[in-house]
This record gives sequence, C-alpha cells and structure tokens, in this order.
Amino acid sequence: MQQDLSRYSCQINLPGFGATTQQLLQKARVLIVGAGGLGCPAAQYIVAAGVGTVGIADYDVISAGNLHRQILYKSNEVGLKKAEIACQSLRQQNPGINVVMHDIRITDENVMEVIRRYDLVLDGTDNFETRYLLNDACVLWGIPLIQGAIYQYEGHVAIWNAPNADGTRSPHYRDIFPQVNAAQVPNCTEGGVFPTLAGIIGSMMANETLKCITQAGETLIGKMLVFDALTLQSRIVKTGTVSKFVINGLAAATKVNTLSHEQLRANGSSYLLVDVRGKDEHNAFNIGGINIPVEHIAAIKEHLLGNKRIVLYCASGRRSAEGAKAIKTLFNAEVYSLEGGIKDLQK
Ligand SMILES: Nc1ncnc2c1ncn2[C@@H]1O[C@H](COP(=O)(O)OP(=O)(O)OP(=O)(O)O)[C@@H](O)[C@H]1O
Repeated sequence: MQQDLSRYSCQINLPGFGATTQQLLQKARVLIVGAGGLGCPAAQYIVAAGVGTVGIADYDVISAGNLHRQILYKSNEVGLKKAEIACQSLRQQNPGINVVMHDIRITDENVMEVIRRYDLVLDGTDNFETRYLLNDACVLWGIPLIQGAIYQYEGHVAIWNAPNADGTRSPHYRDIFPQVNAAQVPNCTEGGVFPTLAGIIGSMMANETLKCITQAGETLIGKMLVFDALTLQSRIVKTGTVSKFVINGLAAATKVNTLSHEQLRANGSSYLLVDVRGKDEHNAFNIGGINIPVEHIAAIKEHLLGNKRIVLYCASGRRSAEGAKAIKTLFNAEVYSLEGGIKDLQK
C-alpha cells in the first residue's frame, strides 16, 4: 500500500529519523491483542505513526463501563463488537495502512496461526491465561512481546523475548513470573482503574513499539517499567538480559509420545531427527540429525512444512520430552521423544 509521506513529515524531520526510518515503520506488522483500555490508545498512536500492518484482536462487545478509558468507542456504539468498531475507526484515522481485524478470542487453538503473520505482538488483555498463552506462542515463534498491565493507579510495561545483539533472547514472562495465582489478583471491574493511566501505559506500549521497530534509543528490553499515576513516580526494574527458557507449566498435561531406539533404527528415514542438546554436546557426540537446543525450539518451525514426523533426542530424555510437549501443544505436529536419550551410546 502506497503511503503519503507528507502526513509523517513531523516525525521524518526528527534528528536521526528520515524517510528510511519511516519505511521501517511502513514495513512492520504489529498485532494488538485486546482492544480495551491499553489496546485503544496503543493502536491509535501505532496507526497514526504509519506502521504498515496493524492487527486488532478482540472478541468482546463494547459496554458502557468501558467508555471512560477505551477511547476508540462512543456511547452509541455500546453493544457493538470492539474489533469491528476499532478497525473501522483506525482505518478512518489512517487510510494509508492495512488494518486487519481478528474478531476472535485468542486461544491455544488459534494463537500460533494468528501471531505468525506479525513481527511484534502487544498484549493489552486483562487475564493471565491469555498473557501466558501469548508469551509461550511468542517464545515459540521467536516474536518479541510488548506487555502492559494496569490496576487501580499503577501500571507496568515490559518487553519480553526480544532479540539481543548476540543472538540470545531477553527474558520472557515465565522466566520472571513462572506462575501467578490469578484468584488472588482482582480484575479492573472489582478493583477499578484510573482512566488516564490506561492512556499513559497504552501510549508507553506504542512508544516502545515504535522504538523497537526503528531501533531508536534505549528500549525496555530486559527491563520492566512500573508507574504510579498518583505520584507520577516511575521506576525501572531490570529483569536480566538472557532468557532462562523454562516453558514450565506449558501444557503440563500434554502426553509425550516416545519412540524406542529399535523403532528409530527400523524406520529412520521417515523421521526428522533433532538433537535438542546444546551445541557443544552435539559436537562432542551425536547420532545425526539437526541440532536445535531446546531453548531455541521455536526454530523447528522452519522444518514443519515437510511431512516427516519429528523425533527429539537429548542425553536422558528429559529435555526432549519438554521440547516435544511444546511442539505438540503449539504446532500440533507429530512428535516423539527418544526413549532414554543417547547417554548410554556414548560409553
Ligand atoms: N484471549 C483474548 N483474545 C482477544 N481479546 C481478549 C482476550 N482476553 C482479553 N481480551 C480483551 O482484552 C481487553 C482488555 O480490556 P480492559 O482491560 O480494558 O478490560 P475490559 O474487559 O474491556 O473491561 P472490564 O474489565 O471493565 O469488563 C478486552 O477488550 C477483552 O475483550
């Protein structure tokens, strides 16, 4: 889609910005999940700035109680679908970009398919189930996740699973918050939320989105910003630089299919063999196949298009079982873990 650059002249004229940086925005594809208090202001700035493709995912309808902070909606639109109204309004705001409507609830059944079309995902939802789901799916696809949350007068913004310069990833949500007891955290309806806080945190999410795309300034990668709307104080907490990668809890109930060494030997050519141990372990000794360490298991996506069944192996069978769970749950692929690993073969 051809963009009229004159509408962006005030940002193009910024020191160090220019038409080339504007093109980075035009090429970018950003998904905003949750068109509520955070998603509305985030979407308005991202669309206004000329991000070329902006997806909006929400399944809900507008209610009167949303209007004090969900600034894309008007009184006469109560009862109408948020995704439809938000997209309609954003297309009017900037007809030069592609606004994609996802009038759906993001679930474990559709998350991988929906988010794979985007370079960056914003989480503006209000529940832990979706927060962990988006996190896990972003980890597996290798997509950075910009997350915001607000409660009463306090909010936070963080960027998870973003690439570091050396090829590692910054921590993801589960690295820092392995589990949350959702029952102990009241929602906005019960606890209330200060309306302008949604605008401030949503705009910060948009701010970090534009910085990530244009590689400007110092982003919140590896950090979390906490903001208090009553005192206007903010603090930045470091979350570390490298992901520990624990897909713990992810599909804990998923059953892993195992394959014996005999089965593999008898029918080896019909399997894609993947060593999920570290590079050094693989170089020291392996039984063939490709090497994707379990912490980078997202890279398996490149190999899923063929019809081959996948067999993962490691030293004892523990890491391969973990990787197989992740692949099965999120890609729905036929995957096996090699029984007992390969440690005995090495002797
Ligand atoms: N899994 C999901 N898929 C798509 N949208 C989601 C999902 N989970 C939550 N949302 C959306 O995220 C938005 C969050 O908005 P917000 O936090 O302002 O609360 P709300 O649900 O709109 O309002 P209230 O809490 O007052 O009922 C909502 O529009 C909700 O429909």
